[in-house]
Amino acid sequence: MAKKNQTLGEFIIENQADFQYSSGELSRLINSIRLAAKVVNHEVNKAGLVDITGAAGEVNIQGEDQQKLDVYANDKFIQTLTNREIVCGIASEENDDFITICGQKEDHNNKYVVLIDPLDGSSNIDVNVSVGTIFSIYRRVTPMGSPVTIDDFLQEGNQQVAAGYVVYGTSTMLVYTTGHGVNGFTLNPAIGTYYLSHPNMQFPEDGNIYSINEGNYNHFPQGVKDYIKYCQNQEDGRPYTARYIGSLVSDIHRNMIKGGIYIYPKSSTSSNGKLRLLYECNPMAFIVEQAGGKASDGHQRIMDLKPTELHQRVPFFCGSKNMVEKAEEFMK
Ligand SMILES: O=P(O)(O)OC[C@H]1O[C@](O)(COP(=O)(O)O)[C@@H](O)[C@@H]1O
Ligand SMILES: [Mg+2]
Ligand SMILES: [Mg+2]
Repeated sequence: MAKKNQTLGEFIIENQADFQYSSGELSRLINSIRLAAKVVNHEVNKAGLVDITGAAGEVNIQGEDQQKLDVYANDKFIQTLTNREIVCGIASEENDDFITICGQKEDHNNKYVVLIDPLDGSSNIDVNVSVGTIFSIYRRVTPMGSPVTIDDFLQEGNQQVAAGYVVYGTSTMLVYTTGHGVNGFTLNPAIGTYYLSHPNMQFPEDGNIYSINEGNYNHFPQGVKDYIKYCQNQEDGRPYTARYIGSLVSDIHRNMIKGGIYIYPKSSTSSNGKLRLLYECNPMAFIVEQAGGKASDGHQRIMDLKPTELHQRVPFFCGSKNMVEKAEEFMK
């Protein structure tokens, strides 16, 4: 039973038995993400100082200008995971292709692959608004001892063994699930320790917050336009409140605590929306569902979508169960 203020390290050891194939590797993997997040947190807190601000001068496969912190966070997570002999492959928003990690003995005998959005909400880095990191973990499907292939990464979200995010906000929190509920740990920066501050997080079934970039309203499908009008009309406790930070992790974290819905739909200018299925939507969907919320592409459960490409985008409807179901009604 999760004890409030237990440290993350204690929690990981105590809950190791939760993992079907428990051999300590997944615990070590979560521990290394914990470590990398602390290192990145230290840099994020300096955002605004010259050497860590602005674009890095490269464009990633998404066509986005990589920010210096995108590159820094990417390097730190890849380094930390590679050095710990637990992953056989990593895919990242900031890398065109997946990275094969063969291990010091070059035997390709590690079990897990990690998919990561090292820095989420990049447009908010230089304006001192909260940002995040998102991670998704799978057991490989190719045989041990052989190099990973794309098949190890193109798995349906319902096959995830763990997923989580770090939010670098007023405080830094690591929130994750291994399929046994969702727990949130707050970092005490003075001593560098995460404490269980949010045990067994529950997504309220209803809420009165809607999060969508209404600047794109004219390009939205009619169903989304109608749902926005529904959120704004003066009936049954509405209008809802509009809240949009522009960092997926922060918008969903807030809605998970207060109740609400986040929507990034497709539009006439982006036929599949903006968010990436493998390292944004699937991990957030696993967490949200484990907390009692819901996540779909407006029609189908996100975690049942069959991935076809590493960086594919999907429309994303995510949040309080009853609110997502209402929005899906409008999409019919
Ligand atoms: O500025 P827009 O179009 O509303 O997009 C905001 C969305 O894009 C993102 O910044 C995309 O993530 P990255 O910053 O990791 O590329 C989400 O965090 C956020 O929800
Ligand atoms: Mg992102
Ligand atoms: Mg990112």
